[in-house]
Amino acid sequence: MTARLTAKDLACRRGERLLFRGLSLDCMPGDALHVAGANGIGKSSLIRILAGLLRPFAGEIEREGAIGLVDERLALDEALPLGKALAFWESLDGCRDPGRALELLQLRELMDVPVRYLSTGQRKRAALARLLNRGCPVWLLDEPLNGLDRQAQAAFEALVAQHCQGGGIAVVASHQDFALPSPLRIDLAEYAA
Ligand SMILES: Nc1ncnc2c1ncn2[C@@H]1O[C@H](COP(=O)(O)OP(=O)(O)OP(=O)(O)O)[C@@H](O)[C@H]1O
Repeated sequence: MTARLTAKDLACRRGERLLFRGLSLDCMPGDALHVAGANGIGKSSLIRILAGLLRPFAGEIEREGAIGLVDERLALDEALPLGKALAFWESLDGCRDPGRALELLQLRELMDVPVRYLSTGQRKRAALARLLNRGCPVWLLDEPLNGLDRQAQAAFEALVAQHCQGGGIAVVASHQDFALPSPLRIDLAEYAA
């Protein structure tokens, strides 16, 4: 798995406010980075910058390997039953073992439920299933534990550890603790402008 995510001297401005500056990181295969900080400090903004969805006010980013982003938006057809909505992407993503994600995230009994009827935690598990099915080496996760019960949280923490052991990278923005396999951590308060 080829993966690398490097950022040099990033600054982020939203509206009239400079949120953070002077932020650099260098993630190699196997690295798991926790981006921590209070509400509104800029965690989601940093994830979007790293994903290439938001232009940094300053700084440079280099990415190697496909990016898998999970945030509060669920990229599944709300009108379809979950099984069909996931299957649409499984073929496009070239997923070879869609059953694995269903098993690991305990989604099997929800296959016939329309996506729009899923609960918050069920929607999050569906988003994580899509992430697993894509097989991207670089995971960018914005508050991935939100809405998950304790059991699902532990299961997902184990999946992130597995991903990193296999040479992947995970960047996890979370205001809560997240059990990660390596102790890398960025506290955004230290880069506040
Ligand atoms: N498009 C925008 N224009 C102006 N300000 C914005 C915009 N989007 C976000 N902001 C502001 O930027 C700040 C950082 O937002 P961001 O969502 O990155 O924070 P966060 O650390 O992820 O917060 P939370 O933990 O609540 O999710 C907030 O004060 C927010 O109001």
